[in-house]
This record gives sequence, structure tokens and C-alpha cells, in this order.
Amino acid sequence: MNSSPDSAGPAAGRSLSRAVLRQGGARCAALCAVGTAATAAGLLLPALLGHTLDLLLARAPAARWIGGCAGVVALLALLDGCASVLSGTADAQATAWLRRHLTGHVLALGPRAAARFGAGDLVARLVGNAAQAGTAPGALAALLAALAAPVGGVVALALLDPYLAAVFLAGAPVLALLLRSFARDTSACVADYQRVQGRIAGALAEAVGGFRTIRAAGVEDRETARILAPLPELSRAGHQMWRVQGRAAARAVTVAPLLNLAVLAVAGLLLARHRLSVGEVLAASRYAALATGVGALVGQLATLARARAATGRLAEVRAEPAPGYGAGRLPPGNGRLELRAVTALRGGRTVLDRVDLTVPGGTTLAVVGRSGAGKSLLAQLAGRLTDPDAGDILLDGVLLGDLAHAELRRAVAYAFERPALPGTTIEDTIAFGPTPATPAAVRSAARRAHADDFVRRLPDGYATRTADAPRSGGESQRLGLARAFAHGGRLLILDDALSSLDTVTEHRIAQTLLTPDPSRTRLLIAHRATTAARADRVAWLDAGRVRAVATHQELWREAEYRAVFGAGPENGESACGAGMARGTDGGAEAEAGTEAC
Ligand SMILES: Nc1ncnc2c1ncn2[C@@H]1O[C@H](COP(=O)(O)OP(=O)(O)OP(=O)(O)O)[C@@H](O)[C@H]1O
Repeated sequence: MNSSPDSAGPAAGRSLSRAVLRQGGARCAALCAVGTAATAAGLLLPALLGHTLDLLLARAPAARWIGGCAGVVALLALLDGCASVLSGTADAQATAWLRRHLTGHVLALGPRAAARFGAGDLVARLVGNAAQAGTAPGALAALLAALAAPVGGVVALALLDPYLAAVFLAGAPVLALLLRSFARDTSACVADYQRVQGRIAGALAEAVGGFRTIRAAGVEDRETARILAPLPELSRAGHQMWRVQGRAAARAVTVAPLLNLAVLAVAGLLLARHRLSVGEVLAASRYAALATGVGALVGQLATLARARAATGRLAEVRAEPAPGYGAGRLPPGNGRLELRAVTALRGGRTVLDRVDLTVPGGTTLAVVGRSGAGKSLLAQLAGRLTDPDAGDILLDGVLLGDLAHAELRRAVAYAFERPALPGTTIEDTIAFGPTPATPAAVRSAARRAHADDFVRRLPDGYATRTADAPRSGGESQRLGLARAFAHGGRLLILDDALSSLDTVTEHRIAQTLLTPDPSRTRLLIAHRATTAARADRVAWLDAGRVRAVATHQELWREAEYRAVFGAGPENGESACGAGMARGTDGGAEAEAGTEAC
């Protein structure tokens, strides 16, 4: 499920990096200016100290110069404070932008995002990697400012004496190569490290989602081992990072002091020849230290490498194309739905194969078929939760892809088998939709979904926090149904949304749901014969095609159709054909009795 790091391509990474840098904008420019000012002050200090030392050695008045040195030191402390604040806020601003931007993108991608990356890995990317990628603008600004120190140090050495700069420049290429290889090696192992972290997060999220199964199977230890299986890889990548950093530090501590010594030796010779004063030798030693001070650069480079690798992982998510929407609006209508030669693939397999299906406006169609026949996929396609690989889907004559996002979501309401219940309170949860439902609409929808009774029994009724509301699977389904009812729309799609209800409640809800309503169309994914029997017509999915569209009673005559519901061949003329006809109200018990069909 996890993608390779380069699958989004370097161009996607660069484009996101540029966007992140733009976010840092003004703060990063200020940070660069503050950093450069600090570097300039740092460069000025050795000259001031050197001159002050010369004055003191010559017993000349030096009070003003000592004051100047103290002033520069104070300025350095102030600039350092400003840089910390600017870098912290620039990081936070860029991180916040990345999280906002990518969270919106992930939600626009919908279920495809989780299918492509896995829920845990997505969370790791949007939380951990976004924070690392957000440090890029600050780190880049700090790196540019830090670069000014060696450059300024060399210029200052040249001003003291060109020989000093020449000695430094002779050894500088070695330092440059060292930094380049450090940046390259760090990027590679940091990317590995982040990728393995993402895999661990993905496995952990799967396990959290499957707590009950894991406990019931008694495989906690095995699951722990599975989640942490990539730890050795993580450890290898971590050790590799330390090795790269250690190697760079070792080379730096060898090359930099040697260069420093060479500059000092030449400065000593120049002092002996009276071309430099003692103070200037002091200044030269400080400038040489500044020029060879790769420590700050190594730190900033390591931060940038981490940020770059993290940006690459975020760019992979961003490169996944989100579905586009048109600007179209729906004509007046009652939700006529048409699928024309719709083909949909999953996992490389054709699940729906050139499906043609029409649901006349204002009618109810039940979709039945064996497990895995593609019923849920068809339900997702019908309201454009996903797009087909080929073919067209039209609502009241308009291609779904041409509709404006808000128009589509207002027109189609969904209820699911295991509904997610976002929202702070139960009231919010039911009102959750493109246009939040009014309190009166929420209560009316809850009554129709037979949720009102149990909601009223909650400690704070509709104001109870959803997270604190104890509820069974059937009660959750009723909340999901209430949300769909409160939302309205011309097409109502129920993907097995009654499956956890007891037969009495299911019967009562179905009565409400299937009361003829010429203003809206209903598409029900049905596993129970009772549900199929109540629909106007049934579409029977088999082997990726619509095998037949007819009433349940007509289809029930076929043994293979009955087999879809687990009923034997002898039941062909049973009450399932007649007694469960839509509009026949034999009572809940009668319905429960025919459930065996
Ligand atoms: N993301 C996916 N990757 C690979 N295969 C998938 C994916 N999603 C669905 N499928 C496959 O597509 C087929 C149709 O799935 P779907 O959920 O639509 O079936 P269904 O008819 O609703 O089944 P059920 O009645 O068991 O809920 C199944 O074989 C399923 O394994």
C-alpha cells in the first residue's frame, strides 16, 4: 500500500517545496536579514576586539572601543532572540499551511487516499512529516545567513592580508565537497527512516481498527511483532544517519582545524614581518574560525535534508489527483439515475463490467447480489463517492462529473452500514451535511429513523457529546440514517444501512423509507430478502453485470436468485414471492417470519 518515495517524482517535490517556501515569505526574508545582520555583527566583533587589544597594548584610551565591543555582543544576543522567534513562527506557519492544504486534499481524494497510502501512514505524513517539512523555510533562511559567515570571514581575511585568504581558499574545496556529500547521504537515509516510520504507523492504525478481532483471536503478541517488524530497518536507517553525521563531523574536525592552523601560521609569519599587528593576528584567528565553521552549516543542512525528505513524502500525497467538479446545476427532477456502460476496476480486477442500469425518478431500486458482486461499489459510483473507469453516470440527465460539488452533495444523501459519526454532539452529528439541518429537521429525521427514543434517553439528549454516547451498532446505523433523512436530496442511497437493526425496527424504518414518494429516488443495497421485497424493482448483480431487473417476486422464481439470499430451490413459490410484496403489511412478526427466505 505504501508508495515508493520517488513515485511522485522530483518535480512534484520541488513544486511543493517552492509552495512551502512561499508560505514562509515575509518571515523568512526577515529571518535571513536578521541572520545576515548577526553574521555581519559577528564579523565586526573580531576587528573591534583586535583593534581594542592593540589600543590596550599601546596603553592608548580604549574605553569607547570596549563599549563598542559590548554593544556588538548585546546586539548579537538580541538578533539571536529575534532569529529564534522568527524561525519558530515561520516553521509553525509553513507547517500549518501544509497540514491545511494536505488535509483538504486528502478529504477531496476520499477513500482513494486511504486505499493508496493506508490510514496510519497518511496520519504519519500529515502530522510528523508536515512538521518536518515546515522547518524548510526557516532552515533555508538560516542556512543562507550562516553561509554569510564563511564568505564574510574570507573577505575579512583578504582585507587583513590577501595571503591569509589565499591559504584558506586553497583548502576550501575540501570543505565544500565534505558538505555536499553530507547533504546527499543525509537525504537518502532520512528518506529511508521516514518511510519505515510510515509503515509502522500504517500497521499500528490497522491494529487499532481491529482491536476486538486481535483480542478475540488472542494474538496480541503476534500483532505487536507484526507492527514492530520494520524496527530493525528503522534502526539500520537511524544508525546510517548517525554514521553519516559522525563521518561529516570527523572530517570537519580534521580539515577545519588544519585550515585554521594554516591561516594562523601564515598570520604569525606576517606578524614576524610586521605586516600584521597582534590585534590583527587575533582578528585573523577569529575570522579563520568563522570561515571554517562548518558546524552551523552541517546543522542547517541536516534540518534541510529532513525537511526535503518529508516534503517528498507529502508531495506523493499531493500528486494523487483529486476528482474535479464541474459548475453544472441540476434541472428540476426527482432523481432519475442512469448508468451507461459503467466499468469499474478494483485491485486490477474488473468488478463492474459495462453496467447499464436506469432507476426511474421517484422509485426505489434494491441492488442485490452475492458478497463481492460489487453492490457497494455501485452505490459509491451512483453518488460519485468514486469515479468509474469507463462509462457515464447521470442524475436527472446531467453527468455527475459535470455537477458542481455543492449541487451534487445537496442532491445525494447517503447512509452506510457502519456510519462514521462526526460532530461534537448528537445534534451536530445528525445535522452534519452540506447545509446543516435545523434542530426541528434533526428531530424529525431522528423520529423517522427511530433514533429519537434512544437519543432522548441519553444523559443530555441531543446535546450529549457523540463521543460519550454509548450506542450499539444498530443505534449507530439509526443515527446514520437520521443524518441521511435530515439531509434530504433527490437521491437517497442506502448501502446496507439497515443491516444491524432488529427485524422489528428494520420493518418500521422500511415502512417510512419506502412509503411512495414521487419526489425522490432511492437506491438500496440489500442483503435481506425482506428489504428487496419492499423495493419497486430489484437489480440483480452477478459476475460484474446486471443479470436482471425486475420485481423481487418475479426474480424469486429463479433458484439462483433465491440462492443469493441463501434460500433453497424448494422456496420458489413461498411467501417470499407474494407475502413480502411492497405495500403488504403483515406486521413486523410476519416480516421476521419470512426473513428465513
Ligand atoms: N480498494 C480495493 N482494492 C481491491 N479490491 C477491492 C477494493 N475495494 C473493493 N474491492 C473488491 O471489489 C469487489 C466488490 O466489492 P464490494 O464491496 O462492492 O462488494 P459487495 O457486493 O458490496 O460485497 P458485500 O455484500 O460482501 O458487502 C470485492 O471483490 C472487493 O474485494
